Amino acid sequence: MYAFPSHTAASIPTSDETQTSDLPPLLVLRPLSDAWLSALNAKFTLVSPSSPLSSSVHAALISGAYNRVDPALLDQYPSLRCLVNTGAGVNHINLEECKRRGVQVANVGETHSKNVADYAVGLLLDVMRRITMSDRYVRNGLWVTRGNYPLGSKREKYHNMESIEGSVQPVLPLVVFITQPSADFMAAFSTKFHLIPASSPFSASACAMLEYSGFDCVDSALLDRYPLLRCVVSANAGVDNIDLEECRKRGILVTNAGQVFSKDVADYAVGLLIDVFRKITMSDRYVREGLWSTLGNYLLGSRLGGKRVGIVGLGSIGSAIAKRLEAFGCKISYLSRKPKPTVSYRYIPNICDLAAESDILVVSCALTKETHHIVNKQVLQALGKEGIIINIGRGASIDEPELVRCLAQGEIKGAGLDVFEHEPNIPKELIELENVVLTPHQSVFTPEAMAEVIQICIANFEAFFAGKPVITPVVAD
Ligand SMILES: O=CC(=O)O
Repeated sequence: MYAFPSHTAASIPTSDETQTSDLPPLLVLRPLSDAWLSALNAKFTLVSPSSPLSSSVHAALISGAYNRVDPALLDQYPSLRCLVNTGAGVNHINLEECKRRGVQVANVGETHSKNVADYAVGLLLDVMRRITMSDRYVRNGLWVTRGNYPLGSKREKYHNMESIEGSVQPVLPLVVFITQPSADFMAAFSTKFHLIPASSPFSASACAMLEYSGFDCVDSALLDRYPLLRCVVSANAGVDNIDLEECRKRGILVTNAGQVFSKDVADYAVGLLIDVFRKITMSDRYVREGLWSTLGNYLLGSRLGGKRVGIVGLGSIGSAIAKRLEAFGCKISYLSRKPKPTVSYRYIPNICDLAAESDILVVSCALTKETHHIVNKQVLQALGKEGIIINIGRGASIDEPELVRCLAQGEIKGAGLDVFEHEPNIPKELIELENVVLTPHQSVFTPEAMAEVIQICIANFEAFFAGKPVITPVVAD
């Protein structure tokens, strides 16, 4: 633990000037923050290196950031018998020399271990899932101009549609799509189905549709154009873009990606959460802007262990998030339609109560009429000034203008957002805020999940065309 630079100017005001205390003297070789000063002043008479007393003091507080303990330093303080290091690492201390001179050395033991482990997991997720990189992508306005962040298969386009359409066997079942799938999708489908765009003259005779993007609006107007349609296979987990009731009325089966994305989305949610909590992306900016050397260490983030996490929606994603955060020592509560008898987490049926009982609120519910703006002004106020919100579900589950206002006015502390109300457009005020990490709806994007979702979609179409039960049906409530 290092002192903040802002505290260092006046930071070795020691109490040795008063000379009246019975408290044992402690040599302070490092600048101290106010918190350190008040804790130490209560127990010791603090002695500065410039004090005449310093050469007769037996104990000293040192820090790897400021003090190299070598023979020269030990010669300066010949009475020293004990050195207490403010960090865990003692690579700056010549332990052999201390031993030879009878100077005991102590460090902070395992005090930092969990925090460092949390941070390491945060960094790992950040790098593996490119959280900080994609926050830059969003802040630079590239989501709007270039589309999805280039994470792999989903962004690639199939450039040779015409030749595929021409070369595929006519006997293959016809599947229409609105948004063109990735090259991987096209390649995997090409031997099994005849994939055609909505603009194809044959599209009206398709009885199956691939809904690839998650944003194609499958409503009655669109369905009217495909009178023979009996099956819509979505490559997404969320199907808020599909009018399920209308599909039910028309006898159209709907399938989604099932639980293919759940673990990757849960990893991402934890990555975002640690990122915001431990300020990883913010401090990456700090380092890149050259501020570390001019302004000193960055502001502290908070410890994750013991924090209360409220999960809105304990489906397969929410459950996977809860399981991961349990391992960090978080206390989990949740809101869902009904309590889940299989989990021991606390069920809080009212969202304002859940927010009031949480340090971090994670939104992982499906977007429905009931969950539209489920996180509103009252909920954000209940979460409070120290509260953090993470959203990996759908943007419209949060009242976005209200969220922006609360963040800007310090009514909540921070947010990690992978989804937005009007993607890819993000309010300018949000982009300008420091206390947020913004990524372009990519929590599902891993090459592994992309490969699995292709197989799920194929299996659903095969089952449908064979007249068998589909694999991952979506049922309207
Ligand atoms: O957001 C992604 C999905 O619903 O699959």
